[in-house]
Amino acid sequence: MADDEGLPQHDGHHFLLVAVGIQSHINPARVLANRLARLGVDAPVHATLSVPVTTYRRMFPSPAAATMAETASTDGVISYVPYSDGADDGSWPKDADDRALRRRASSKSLSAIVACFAARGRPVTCMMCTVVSLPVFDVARQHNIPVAIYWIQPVTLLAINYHYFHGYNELIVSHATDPTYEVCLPGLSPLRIGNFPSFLIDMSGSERGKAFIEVFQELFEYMDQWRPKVLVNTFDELEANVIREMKKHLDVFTVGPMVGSSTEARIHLFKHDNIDEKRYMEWLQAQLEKSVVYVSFGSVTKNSKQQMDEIIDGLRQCGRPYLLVVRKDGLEDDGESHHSLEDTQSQLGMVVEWCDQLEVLSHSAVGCFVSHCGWNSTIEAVVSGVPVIGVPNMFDQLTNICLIEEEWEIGIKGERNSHGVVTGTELARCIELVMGESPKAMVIRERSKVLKEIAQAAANAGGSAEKNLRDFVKTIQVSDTFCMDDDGTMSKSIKL
Ligand SMILES: O=c1ccn([C@@H]2O[C@H](COP(=O)(O)OP(=O)(O)O[C@H]3O[C@H](CO)[C@@H](O)[C@H](O)[C@H]3O)[C@@H](O)[C@H]2O)c(=O)[nH]1
Repeated sequence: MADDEGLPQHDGHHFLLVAVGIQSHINPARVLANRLARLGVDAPVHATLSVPVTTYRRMFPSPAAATMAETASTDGVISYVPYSDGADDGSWPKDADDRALRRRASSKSLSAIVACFAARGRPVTCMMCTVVSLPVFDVARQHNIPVAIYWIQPVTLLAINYHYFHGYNELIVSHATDPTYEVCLPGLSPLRIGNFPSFLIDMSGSERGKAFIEVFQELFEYMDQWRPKVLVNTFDELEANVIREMKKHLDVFTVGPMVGSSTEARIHLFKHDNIDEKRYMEWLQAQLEKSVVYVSFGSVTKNSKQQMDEIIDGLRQCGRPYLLVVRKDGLEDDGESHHSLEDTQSQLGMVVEWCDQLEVLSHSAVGCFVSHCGWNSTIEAVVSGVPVIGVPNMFDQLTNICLIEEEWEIGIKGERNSHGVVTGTELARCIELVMGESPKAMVIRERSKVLKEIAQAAANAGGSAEKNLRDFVKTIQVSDTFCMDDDGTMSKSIKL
């Protein structure tokens, strides 16, 4: 780091939170860092968010960003510092060798950051990472710093993964091709194989699938050996049984919902004129209460052109106003859907490349959310009390839809046909079912309202999110031992 600008200025707790450089990790990480920094326990709490260099440049796209790549910055509450994975081009590792290279490069970079903080008398007292970061584990061991895992998916997913690596993998793998086979895991309702996170049942032998398994295996081995605290972006009433069960195995702190507030400035890695002009908010303002269908598939999913055409057809069949997000990189084959988006805009709907989703979901005009069921989108829908029509694709989304439909009854699943497509007719059926006046629609809307109130109580000052976060911070004790940093200086070490 080039200078002291943006670095925490006092003694006390100092959390270095390392986030994967994608949208779905950045916002919950930033909200957590903010809450830590504002916590006010017995000693000052500082939080630094570290992201890959490429992400840092997208977060702060000023001409100075390139020169800031070696410098910490601050927004007045938390600090930001970029780290390098050696490639610095935003690409995913190609293979195992590439992964190993990047792990070493990231470790070196993060280690230098930790050493720099220590040398300036602001030692990092706890390293954290979103879900899993092997370099964080390496650096924490090297510097004798405790680690906490920030699990940004439901605790149900933590449980499934935990049990997979603790005795259940053979059972799951041996039925991986039978989507209807039900597996009973401790603390969970019976779960069909088809609702397991995709990489656990991926039998294709793909490089990516293997990489996920390897990384998660190392995560759970690390957890068994080092017993890191685990912060989860959920709240007790959402997943009571699973939380109770997982507390038997891990030191779990439920610190959710971590969605910030609808008026708080959020970091958007996807930029579009709309996001600054907020024309879609003006458009929403002109719509009737709970009349709009909001459609968005997060920051990763790509839809086929055929799927996007079906979605647009379904929306038109309903004849209800809609706000549709189609990211620039959100269509497969780099193509446009048959219905040009221009044409679509002249109809009932508005199409944008990106929006401030939390602000949209919080608007009273929104009546339902057609979603891929990523966890951030799901918990944002819960907090906003908006019913969900789930069109899951992969990862935890396949499990999240189960929670939405079967456990919480705040939405329904849009079924795919034999070609894996959710047809326009099916989408229209789901929208009518959720937005209409049937007894089922009433239950879904009422449940959404009730969960919203519970979620807001958890998020409010003095609620369970704040209380559990404070309990977590209190478990970190400053010890009198010292350790040697990379540069030979001595710094205080911290014990959990
Ligand atoms: O126009 C948009 C579209 C999305 N978002 C935000 O982008 C985030 C998207 O996150 P999420 O809903 O979790 O979806 P993904 O981006 O697909 O997230 C990946 O990471 C998540 C966390 O691990 C997993 O739950 C998902 O399955 C995985 O696909 C949310 O905060 C949205 O509010 C916007 O602000 N504007």
